[in-house]
Amino acid sequence: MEYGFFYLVNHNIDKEFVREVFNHSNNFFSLPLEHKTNLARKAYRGYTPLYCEQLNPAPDSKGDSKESFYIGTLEDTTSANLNQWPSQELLPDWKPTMESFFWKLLTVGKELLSLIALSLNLDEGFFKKIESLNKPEAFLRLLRYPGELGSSEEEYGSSPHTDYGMITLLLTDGVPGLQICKDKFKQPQIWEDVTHVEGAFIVNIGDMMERWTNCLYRSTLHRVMPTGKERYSVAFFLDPPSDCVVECFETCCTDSSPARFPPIRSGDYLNERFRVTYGSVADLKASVN
Ligand SMILES: O=C(O)CCC(=O)C(=O)O
Ligand SMILES: [Fe+2]
Repeated sequence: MEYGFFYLVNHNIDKEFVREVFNHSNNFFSLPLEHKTNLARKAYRGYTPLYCEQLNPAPDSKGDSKESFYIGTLEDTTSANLNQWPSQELLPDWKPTMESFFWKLLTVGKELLSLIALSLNLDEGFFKKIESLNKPEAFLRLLRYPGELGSSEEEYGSSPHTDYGMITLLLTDGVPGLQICKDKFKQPQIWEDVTHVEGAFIVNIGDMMERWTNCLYRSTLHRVMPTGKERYSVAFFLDPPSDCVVECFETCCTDSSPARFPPIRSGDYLNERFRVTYGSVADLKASVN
């Protein structure tokens, strides 16, 4: 309620397996650029090169100093087929490892949502009942922040943003850089480091959960600052399916604290956020050569 960020331990995902995922991520980003751009982002899946995304679009500023690889949900075949994968010859075992990681994260995410429902005095199957877990928009994203510092002081690894969906599960390699701002409306903004806890997921609340809970649970502004050290992270975004209508829970509204948000179709909200994030930097700079 205070931070919108917390640690998750005892999640049952094996340390060795996580190490393997990070090694695979490293192998992918170490490929020559042309191999990576062969998988350039389409339908929000695939590779996004350095500076081609900006989470907090500001006019005339360079994009974020990171490269990433997005894997969309595997739960339904039509969506799963939109994914792009490096070939087995290029990166043996890469695809099955990421797929297996996706399923593990989805299980953890769903379990965590039942705990969140209980914490709100709702029954544990609540998020399933409101159709938010019926083929959710789940995305696994590999991230690499380069170690070299850019020329501009304004440069961010990830510019300040909130996540869009229900919850995000994040693992990092322990290199610092992630910061949160507890009160997004206060000026000047105060940024606090998020400490690495070995083996724990960093979980954060997204905008949809903030809307459902009428701001009881907060979607907190966060960013990644460059530190001069290369940094890897993996984020799993669990978002409602696009036709799910997100509306403040009655149990989170009172006469003195009425609903602050009108109902919204999740897909409309997510599309707009994606459009702004990618639209501000010329889209296929991704076709860099
Ligand atoms: O890399 C990180 O630690 C955070 C990434 C992040 O906030 C995001 O991709 O939404
Ligand atoms: Fe984020």
